[in-house]
Amino acid sequence: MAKGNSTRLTDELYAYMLGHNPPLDPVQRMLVEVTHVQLPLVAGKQVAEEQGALLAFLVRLTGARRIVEVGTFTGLSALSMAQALPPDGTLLTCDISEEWTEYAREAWAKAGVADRIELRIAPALQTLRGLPDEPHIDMAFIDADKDNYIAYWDELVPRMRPGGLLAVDNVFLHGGVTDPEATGLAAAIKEFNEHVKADDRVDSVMLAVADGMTLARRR
Ligand SMILES: C[S@@+](CC[C@H](N)C(=O)[O-])C[C@H]1O[C@@H](n2cnc3c(N)ncnc32)[C@H](O)[C@@H]1O
Repeated sequence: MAKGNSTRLTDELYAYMLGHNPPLDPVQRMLVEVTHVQLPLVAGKQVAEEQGALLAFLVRLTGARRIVEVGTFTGLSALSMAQALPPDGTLLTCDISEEWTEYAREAWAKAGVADRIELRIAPALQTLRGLPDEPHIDMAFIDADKDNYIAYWDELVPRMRPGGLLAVDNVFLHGGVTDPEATGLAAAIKEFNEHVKADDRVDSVMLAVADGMTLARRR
């Protein structure tokens, strides 16, 4: 049973919600379709449509100009954020897959935002550790290998500007986080969620968006 005044998200209500959000633009739509057709076994990695809209909204809300993303896949979240950046804004996105990110590169070029996006193909931890140490990031999105979430968080938080926003995907791990005997990725996300809750460098809120999203603001 849903608690806390929440309403169960039926298929009908989900469609209604999407119908009241900004629609996918033609390149975003193409990217969703291509991902499902070309990569059906892993298409579920892509952010949900409402998450793309939310991320774009947050970029505009915060006026972010320097964004770092961990986990590119076929590029929908990066595309959504880059389109919301001001013309002088930049987004650095990290992945290890040449194959999956090739779709991203094509979509970014079609959407005319390729010049705002830098894709680094390398383990994200290596990329993050190579960034300047001083606080210079306005917004970060973590959406990659779950067992490294704490390491990504601890590389990113000190580099966030005061007031900078961190968004983290899959903090419910498909419900696995409520399992007292959780192992593997669910245990890793449980540990990450405790880490964030105890982190006095940020204010944070965990939200029931898609597979759970945490938003945090650097103090
Ligand atoms: C959930 S997907 C990202 C989805 C993406 N945000 C989107 O909107 O479609 C996770 C991505 O993390 C990447 N990844 C996994 N391990 C990684 C690592 N050690 N460093 C960088 N990227 C990694 C995977 O290749 C995959 O593309």
